[in-house]
Amino acid sequence: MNKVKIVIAGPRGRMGKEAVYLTGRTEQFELVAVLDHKNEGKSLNELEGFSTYDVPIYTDIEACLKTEKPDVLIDLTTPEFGMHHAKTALSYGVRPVVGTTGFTKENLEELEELCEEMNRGCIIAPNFALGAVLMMKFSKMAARYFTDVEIMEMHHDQKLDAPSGTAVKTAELIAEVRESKKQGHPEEKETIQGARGADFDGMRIHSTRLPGLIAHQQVMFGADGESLTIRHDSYNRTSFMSGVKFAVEEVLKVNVLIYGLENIME
Ligand SMILES: NC(=O)C1=CN([C@@H]2O[C@H](COP(=O)(O)OP(=O)(O)OC[C@H]3O[C@@H](n4cnc5c(N)ncnc54)[C@H](O)[C@@H]3O)[C@@H](O)[C@H]2O)C=CC1
Ligand SMILES: O=C(O)C1=N[C@H](C(=O)O)C[C@H](O)C1
Repeated sequence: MNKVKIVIAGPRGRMGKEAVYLTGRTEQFELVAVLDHKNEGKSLNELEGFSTYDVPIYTDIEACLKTEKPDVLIDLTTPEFGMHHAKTALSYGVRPVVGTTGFTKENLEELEELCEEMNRGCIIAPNFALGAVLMMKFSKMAARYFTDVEIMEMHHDQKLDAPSGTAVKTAELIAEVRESKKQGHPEEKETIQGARGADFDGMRIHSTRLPGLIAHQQVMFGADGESLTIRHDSYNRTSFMSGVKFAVEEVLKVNVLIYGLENIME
């Protein structure tokens, strides 16, 4: 069996660490190197929590890809570096699996073109948790019948981007089927700026950041005399790993950009 050779960018992060452990327990995966912004020249097993991972740490992505020739790059860093990593990987014929959130529409278009040019796949998944993907799908289904909806996402207070990638993706999926509409009273006014949340095509997105939370979202639909709430909770970061594994397996089979696991989940 040919193992899938993997490089992980952001190995010391909350998600990156879990992804390293995923490669350790998955027989068909082989972690060949990691990409960090420090610790150049060290081995990962010199860092706390990684004693069984004897793989080199690179700070230069080009050197890493040239030397290690991986099949897949998993990126779990920041939007700025995630974009740079995904573009560089594709230019070397390496398939990116990106969990990093905060990408713009222009970023996605650029990656789509690069995939076509290089004839390589790339998967960008705003949320790898199976339940979160279902929550998004169910919300899109419900939006056909309920046009008034508010998205409430709740995350730990170390999160950099707001709204979350999941909330943005949920709003995009809902907007595909919901007739464009500005919700609330036409003359409503915020007496404190931001009180009504972010406006996405007339629907509102609210972001909460608190210590103790991991990743949670509820999508609330309202109509005359009833409401429907669809909610998902991630209580730990292992919840994302079956989706990371699935994305690594799937990215090897495609030569286009896939934005969201809902596009490849049966
Ligand atoms: N798609 C999904 O299911 C999920 C996505 N995320 C996203 O993943 C990203 C990472 O999240 P966390 O692990 O919570 O953040 P974190 O802050 O714990 O980890 C980010 C890591 O990236 C590293 N890093 C920054 N610049 C780098 C560079 N140039 N090269 C290599 N490493 C670099 C940092 O040192 C840090 O260790 C965020 O964008 C977050 O929104 C988080 C959870 C689930
Ligand atoms: O930063 C996080 O933690 C998460 N980020 C992703 C997002 O922005 O949606 C996925 C999940 O919600 C956890």
